[in-house]
Amino acid sequence: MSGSMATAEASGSDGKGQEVETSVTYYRLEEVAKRNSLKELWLVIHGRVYDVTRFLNEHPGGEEVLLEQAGVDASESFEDVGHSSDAREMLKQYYIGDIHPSDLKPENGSKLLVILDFTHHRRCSLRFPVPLLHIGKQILLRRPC
Ligand code: HEM
Repeated sequence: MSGSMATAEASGSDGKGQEVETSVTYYRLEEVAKRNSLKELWLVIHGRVYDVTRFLNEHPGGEEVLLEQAGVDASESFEDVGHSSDAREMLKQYYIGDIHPSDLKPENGSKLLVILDFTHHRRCSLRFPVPLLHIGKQILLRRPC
């Protein structure tokens, strides 16, 4: 096994109250990055690795968009499209493992930054119409009735 791959054992419940052993394969980002062609195409969505090679021809959005995200983190583009719950359900078929914890980027942290950024923009856009309102008022007042 190459040094960039690892497996970990985890126990979970099978829904019937029985403990089952499940094993997770961890991939490093550099390992995923190598699978970036039509021959072998992996991508990452929310810390999970998907082998979408056999899905390329079937993707309703076309193979071009998948090729653009080949070997990289496609979480943002996947969400931007607003994929249906059916599409999310389909992901399971292509799941092969998780991104190694040391390669994970803090998704919640980036969400917080987006919120902070949004508040910043809102404050700016609220400041903008005030002079406009003032000019409008001046024009209205100047017009003889
Ligand atoms: C394994 C990963 C993916 C699966 C299972 C998947 C599945 C689907 C499905 C089922 C649809 C039909 C519409 C829907 O049900 O939402 C779709 C449409 C689409 N997908 Fe994906 N997709 C994946 C990854 C991506 C990625 C990474 C992109 C990158 C941009 C993408 C872009 C699109 C686009 C542009 C459409 C067309 C949307 C439209 O026509 O309105 N998909 N995908």
